[in-house]
Amino acid sequence: MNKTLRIGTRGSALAMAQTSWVAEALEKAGYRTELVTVSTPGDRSMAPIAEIGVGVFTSALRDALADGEVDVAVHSYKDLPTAPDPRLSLAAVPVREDPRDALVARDGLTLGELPPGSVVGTGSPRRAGQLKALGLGLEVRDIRGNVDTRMRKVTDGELDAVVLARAGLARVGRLAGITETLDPLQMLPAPAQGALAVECRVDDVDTEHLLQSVLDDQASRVAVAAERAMLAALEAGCSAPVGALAEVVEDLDADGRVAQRLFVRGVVAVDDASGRVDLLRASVTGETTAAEQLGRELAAQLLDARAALLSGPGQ
Ligand SMILES: NCc1[nH]cc(CCC(=O)O)c1CC(=O)O
Repeated sequence: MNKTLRIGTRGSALAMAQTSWVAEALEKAGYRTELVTVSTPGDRSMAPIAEIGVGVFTSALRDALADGEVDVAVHSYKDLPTAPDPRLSLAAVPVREDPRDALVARDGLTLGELPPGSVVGTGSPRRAGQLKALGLGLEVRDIRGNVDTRMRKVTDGELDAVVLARAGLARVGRLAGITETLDPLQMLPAPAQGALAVECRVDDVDTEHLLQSVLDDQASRVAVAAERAMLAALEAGCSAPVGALAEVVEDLDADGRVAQRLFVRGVVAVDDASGRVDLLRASVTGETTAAEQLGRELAAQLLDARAALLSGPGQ
């Protein structure tokens, strides 16, 4: 194929970095590429995500792809709604960046070193819920904005710390600002955090095949499939208080032999009326070929746990 691939992207620094990375991989494999910037309502509004809705970052880009304005779209996977878009094919999930969250705090502090009453910025109910549940007496403040805007609130002294995706910081060259990479035991990342979704039109099989052969990473695809299936079964979107992490691990199979298996953990934060947060946790391990089923099993466990919590004896 010798035509130039037009790759659609949002215009933010993070989106440009992600899309350039995809374009470079395609160029290295011998394809010509061109970046096309698509402005989305999510870029133009500073309102909370919970108000402007899921899909704000991705639907304009998807429309440009479906309408033939571009041939490829690159998204942060975690920003995609869980419902599939029948016009499009998820041609590739490239090798995932480190999915963990990161703390950027004043004076090089870690989470445990922040004194009670410290103000931590995040716009994510998932991060807010897990931060409150740590019981460190942290005050969580709702913020939005790009990576640099958020980090500046710490340098300027407006906030004591912010929590951001480590992957986003890595992609825009800001890893040096991190004061602690958060252990998933304390802070489970968003489903699909650190992964990209590379889409083409569903009927464009040539592009689909080339994207898949150059960019797709099977382990990343499988892990993300489990996490997103959990999210979908919980009927929760990207701003839900839901964390998940799937990892390929060595485990024993049914015959007691060492085999590669998929270990999936999930968390749901449940606010009670008094402002306290309960965290519901569950995990499953199973075949890497049954990723989506594992995600749904995990969701079922979490839904049972939530039902038990909500119907349990009141205090
Ligand atoms: N919701 C915004 C968003 N979408 C993707 C990333 C980071 C990159 C990634 O997770 O792949 C971010 C910023 C953040 O969560 O700090």
